[in-house]
Amino acid sequence: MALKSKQTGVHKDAASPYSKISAASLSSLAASSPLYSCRSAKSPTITPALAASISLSSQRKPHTRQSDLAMVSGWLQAMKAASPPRAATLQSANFNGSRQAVLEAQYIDWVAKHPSALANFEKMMEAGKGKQVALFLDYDGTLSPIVEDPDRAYMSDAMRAAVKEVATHFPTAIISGRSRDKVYEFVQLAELFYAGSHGMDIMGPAEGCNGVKVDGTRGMDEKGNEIVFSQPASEFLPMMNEVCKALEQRSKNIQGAKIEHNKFCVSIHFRRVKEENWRALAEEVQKVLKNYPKLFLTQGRKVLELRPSIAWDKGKAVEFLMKALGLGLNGDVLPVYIGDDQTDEDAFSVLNEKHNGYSILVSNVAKKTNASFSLRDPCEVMDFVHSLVKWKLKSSHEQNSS
Ligand SMILES: O=P(O)(O)OC[C@H]1O[C@H](O[C@H]2O[C@H](CO)[C@@H](O)[C@H](O)[C@H]2O)[C@H](O)[C@@H](O)[C@@H]1O
Repeated sequence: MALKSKQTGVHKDAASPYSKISAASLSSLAASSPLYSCRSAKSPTITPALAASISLSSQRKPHTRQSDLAMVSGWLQAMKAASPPRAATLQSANFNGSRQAVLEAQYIDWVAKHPSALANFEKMMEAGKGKQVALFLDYDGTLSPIVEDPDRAYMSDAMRAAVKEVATHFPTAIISGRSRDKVYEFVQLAELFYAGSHGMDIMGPAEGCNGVKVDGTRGMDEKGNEIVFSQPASEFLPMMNEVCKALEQRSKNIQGAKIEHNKFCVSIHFRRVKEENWRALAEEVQKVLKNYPKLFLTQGRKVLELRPSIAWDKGKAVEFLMKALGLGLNGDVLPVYIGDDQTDEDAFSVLNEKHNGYSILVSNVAKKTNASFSLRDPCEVMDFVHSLVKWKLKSSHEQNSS
């Protein structure tokens, strides 16, 4: 199914109402910041093939160089595993027919274990009766299709309208790896909560969504609106600026490489780099990372990301927001999280393990995931969002007439 609406450009002047926090608010934030345990850089998963290549190369190279090579190989393998072919590639005439058939067969098996949230919608929402539904949405690959240029990952007007409408019925938040300002430029809906930098930059209206009173650290934005916020990695900002510059410098001769400053994390994009140059780019990333032991690396869809080693992720952001919104205190909430990326897995686990919620992975290929349900692509996400609105209107109508 194709999105029918016309795509909307980014309005550069559409400043987020939450784009700056006052100095007073920031100092109160620093005082209330949760404390973090440092995590060491993630080791690559060692597969038999990788182990063999390590043992071969260890006969020739000094130990340090060899383990550096293995680490870079691990990153690239994990990045490839997290980067399934895009819908457009799968449908293209050039895509190998037998590979397409294998992927489709794997997908059918996988969907039996992670059933479609659309096909099972009515059954799923039985659990929502009498509960407050809260909706958490990832951005890239969930609300907007994956595209070559990260600066042009626009969401359609139809998707924006769907999200706007659902937010009038349920507390709704966008949780993205992007900087909060950037994701706000794309979404442009002031009534939502936004968690940028993989949840390390949370802000939303103090009056909450849908009349829900919000608890948490309060401050004022530059327009004088009352807001609640959390920036658990604020002390890392100067370091992230430095890292971004170092990465830009080191990658400038690798064609197609793009560095994206996401405020409390930095993305290194591989999508437009020729595959034969991926290792060279990853090695440059490794050289930078070595100078910053307080950072660690994660992999996404043709992207590596450097972020602070603090005990904070999209799962923690969901918990912060639920607490801030006073949700789930008596088990009277049904949280729903929809995302497509590796970093969404932390949020899926929190919903599954702590809140009896619905975790939904957006994927058109079989993928290892903690999510219980699935949707194929952003078009299906939009259909699901519409179904939530219809379900709410129908249940309110039934309540009123009983
Ligand atoms: O948490 P998300 O909202 O899903 O953000 C994750 C990363 O998304 C973006 O990159 C991805 O989408 C791009 C646009 O479609 C695509 O070109 C890129 O290859 C993908 O990795 C964003 O640019 C990153 O900064 C986010 O961390």
